[in-house]
Amino acid sequence: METTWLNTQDADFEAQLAALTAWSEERDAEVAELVHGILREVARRGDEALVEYTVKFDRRDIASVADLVVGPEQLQAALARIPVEQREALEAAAQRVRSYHEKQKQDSWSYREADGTLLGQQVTPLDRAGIYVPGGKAAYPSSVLMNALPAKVAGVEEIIMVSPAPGGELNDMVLAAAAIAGVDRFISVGGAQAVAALAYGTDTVPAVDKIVGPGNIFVAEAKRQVFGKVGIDMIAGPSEILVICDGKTNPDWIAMDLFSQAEHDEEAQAILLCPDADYLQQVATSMEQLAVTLERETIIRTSMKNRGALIQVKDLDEAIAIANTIASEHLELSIDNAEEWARKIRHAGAIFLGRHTPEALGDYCAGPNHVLPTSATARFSSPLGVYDFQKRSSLIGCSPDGASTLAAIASPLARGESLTAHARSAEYRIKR
Ligand SMILES: NC(=O)c1ccc[n+]([C@@H]2O[C@H](COP(=O)([O-])OP(=O)(O)OC[C@H]3O[C@@H](n4cnc5c(N)ncnc54)[C@H](O)[C@@H]3O)[C@@H](O)[C@H]2O)c1
Ligand SMILES: N[C@H](CO)Cc1c[nH]c[nH+]1
Ligand SMILES: [Zn+2]
Repeated sequence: METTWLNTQDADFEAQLAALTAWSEERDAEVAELVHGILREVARRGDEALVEYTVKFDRRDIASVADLVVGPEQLQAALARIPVEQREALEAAAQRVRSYHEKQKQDSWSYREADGTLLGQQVTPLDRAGIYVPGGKAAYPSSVLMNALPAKVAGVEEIIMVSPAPGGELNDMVLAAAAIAGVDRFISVGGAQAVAALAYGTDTVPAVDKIVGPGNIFVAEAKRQVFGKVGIDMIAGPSEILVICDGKTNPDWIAMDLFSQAEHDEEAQAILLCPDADYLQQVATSMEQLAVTLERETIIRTSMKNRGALIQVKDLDEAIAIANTIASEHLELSIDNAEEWARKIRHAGAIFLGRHTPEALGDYCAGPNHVLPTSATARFSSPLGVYDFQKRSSLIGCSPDGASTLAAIASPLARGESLTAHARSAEYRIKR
């Protein structure tokens, strides 16, 4: 299988690694311009532009925007129609995801100082959240659960879901997952045009307060560009996996773990770091043998060729240092004492501990969220969580004595800033 082979002992290793993990600036600029045009048109022409782009990019044969609205009865019908095995799996996954996220819920808090002043933080959910569920190259019922359930746990009043239906085919499991998760409205649109509709609002798609969820580069760029008009969770673009293996895991397992993310997208990234050259060769052999057994062989071969790599490292410490530089969306530690090694990881969206924890289990049902920061943004972003759907307001309630004490501090500070109204406003409260 064609992929990049690197060795940290190569003189130009750092430059090669940087080239492998960077996005092409030219491609970035092209995508940014295209997306900017789509956003502008949807902001200006609303539903009309939404329909035009959906016909163009999703090969939909639709007469009006009404054809894109999927009603609650359709969600319930899909839930009733899917095989019982799928329904039970969705419900089991939903249960696990919900209970994991319950632990993230933040409550309001306050305390009273000795002079009676009250200070605190009031936590409130968003009024309306827009969730993007990808659907171009694969359908993602699991992403419905991962997006919607934390919003539900947070107490968001209204959840608007968008997801494309290429060729007009609605996926029953996606609809069923939306029913299970309690999505309020579903409009089957995708790409930058769907993000624009959620950000600016159209006659059919209500404007939301925040847009969350993963997607391809067009979706990720659109979210970046509408940030400020609405909130966004993070940049969750094409999937990534970085595996650190000591050479003692069955090579077939590692090959398939790499493929599990490579099969998402030609732009996905799968990288293996290992100190054992023979083992890297064994994984390469497994990859060749296993790829031909997979439906998405072509996507896998393309992503392994363009963005994949097998890298020989000096030792596990060096592998950890590289992992912290790459800051991958998913990091598998297929090594002994994984929990101990994990303490050295500073940047990763999710860390999978030990040989028996393939990333795929996290994608569906372990409990933690699978919407994770990509493109090294794990340096400053976190997994999607309940906290993304909660806001905080500060609470300050001064007693007469407390106001007097604080005003004595505020007054000289305000005068130091030459903000006399501030100073006098505070001084009125000083007890004489
Ligand atoms: N980071 C995460 O948490 C996470 C989770 C699940 C999936 N993913 C990633 O989400 C992505 C899903 O991508 P997808 O393509 O399957 O679905 P998608 O829904 O993200 O994108 C499909 C949409 O892209 C638009 N589009 C496609 N080609 C276009 C073009 N040339 N110009 C303008 N718009 C275009 C179309 O409007 C289409 O509806 C994958 O990269 C997958 O790896 C990430
Ligand atoms: N691995 C994806 C996140 O990068 C999530 C997913 C959904 N279904 C399968 N995988
Ligand atoms: Zn996946």
